[in-house]
Amino acid sequence: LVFSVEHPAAGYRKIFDSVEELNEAIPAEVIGTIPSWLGGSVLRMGPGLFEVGGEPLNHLFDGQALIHKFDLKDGGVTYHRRFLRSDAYVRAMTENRVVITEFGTAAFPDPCKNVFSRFFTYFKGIEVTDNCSVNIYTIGEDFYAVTESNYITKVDPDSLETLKKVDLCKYLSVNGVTAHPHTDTDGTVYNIGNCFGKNMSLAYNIVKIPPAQKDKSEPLEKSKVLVQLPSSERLKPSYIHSFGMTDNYFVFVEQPVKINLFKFLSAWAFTGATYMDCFESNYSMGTWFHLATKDPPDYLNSHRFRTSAFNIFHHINTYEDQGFIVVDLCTWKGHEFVYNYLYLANLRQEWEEVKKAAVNAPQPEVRRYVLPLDVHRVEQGKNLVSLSYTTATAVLHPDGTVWLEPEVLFSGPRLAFEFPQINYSQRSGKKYSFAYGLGLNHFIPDRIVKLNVQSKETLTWQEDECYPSEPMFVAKPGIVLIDGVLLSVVVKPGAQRPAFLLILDAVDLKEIARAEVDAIVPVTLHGMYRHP
Ligand SMILES: CCC[C@@H](CCO)COc1cccc([C@H](O)CCN)c1
Ligand SMILES: [Fe+2]
Repeated sequence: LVFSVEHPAAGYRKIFDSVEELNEAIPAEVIGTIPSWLGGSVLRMGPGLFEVGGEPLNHLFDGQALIHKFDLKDGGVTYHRRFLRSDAYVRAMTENRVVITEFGTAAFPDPCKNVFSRFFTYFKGIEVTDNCSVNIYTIGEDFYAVTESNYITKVDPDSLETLKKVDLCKYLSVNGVTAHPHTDTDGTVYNIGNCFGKNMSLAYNIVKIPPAQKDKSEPLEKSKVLVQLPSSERLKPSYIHSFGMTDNYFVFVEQPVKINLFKFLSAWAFTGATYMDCFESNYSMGTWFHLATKDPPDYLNSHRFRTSAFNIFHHINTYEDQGFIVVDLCTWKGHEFVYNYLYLANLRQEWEEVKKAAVNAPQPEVRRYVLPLDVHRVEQGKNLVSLSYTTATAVLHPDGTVWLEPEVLFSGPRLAFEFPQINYSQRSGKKYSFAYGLGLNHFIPDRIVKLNVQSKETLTWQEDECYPSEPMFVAKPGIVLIDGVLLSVVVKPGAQRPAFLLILDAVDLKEIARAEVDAIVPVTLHGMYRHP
């Protein structure tokens, strides 16, 4: 039984309000005791400015990037935040208008330009956004704030200063990469991105960036495309948000939400076009799973896995077991783009309206898919999955495709288990038991959930009028790799100190401590924990 709370006061609207940056870190009031082994920094990215020049930014992913940092030291906590000095932000502040087109907001025409120069500006091609508001991760020893375009922004993880705008096109043939890379224990970074580029080889490129170099040279200089996966529809590649990686394989789930390249590559020829205008649903393909080997990097083009249509943003974890690949996903059933429901005007509505809008949206479901590695010398029409612990199936069809049916790990009416996290350093790519997620209630974040992916048991942390962020798992150091803690930035609008860093015991989701700050913290999307 899954119950959900009501939010009649619509306190969640506060996490979509603009805030000011801080000039220096502010102290937090600690309630409870911060574990002595927990020292380091929580770094998170999110939108922090939701209007420019009196004009609103329309979409959740348009807000100007704000970097947040909670420093934990000797049982005390401080909070700091600075706006990223992206070109998008700096030029918006300078010209007091939206200069760079964002995900769902078109640049405001330059009033100083006449109709001809404006017209030719459009033919100069869009200036891709560098509003890196989505995640922050390391490449070598450097920290980068990222979105999903070809621009990533190097930042100073202590001062939160913006250091350098980096164009990945200088190093890799990609139009962008996801904000969800995989990182090997040796620091090698793997990612995947659309490639509309050269000779119209419209595909998806899996890229590899080596770890920090002994000679201190730039790791990006040694990055390369490992393997190219074909697009199911030549001129319409799918939107990619994340991918799976095991010890020996990459898994790419190709969703029926497509980028219309005719629009995207020419889109800016008509005024007011945004990235959101370039998406369209494919109503016939369903969802395809692609497999590639890691070493040697090779696309397995005879492994043609198919299933019904769903949106996929976040892979939870992927692992190999007895000749099968187990793929755990946060899915949204159907082919309508879920991002259509993430416009700020939607998210800021009164609670009854928020609930009404979510009724027609794709429905969330945590699902386990199992891919058989041997699809050749097998019998047609028979379930190929022989793992004892899952009801997921895979059946070879006469046309050579393998039809997949999932095992549902969690499902609740308009109750998503999203922004999934695991004990990444110990369990990524390996058989595991626990996933931690942010509970979305009609798209509003209102609880933290621990899901046992073997038993399907859940534990929940929830508090009245509280709106948490993605929970971040931090392993407790020690011989016995027992669990650790979950960290989440929680907004409690009515409270005297309206935001706090929540520290939960990852075993039983009991509160260990909270560090309250006298500031509202706008919604954050993803982040990382930086060990001292
Ligand atoms: C037409 C879509 C293009 C792709 C990049 C091409 O590989 C997505 O581009 C953006 C642009 C702006 C903000 C974002 C956000 O990252 C989304 C939500 N995470 C994505
Ligand atoms: Fe994400």
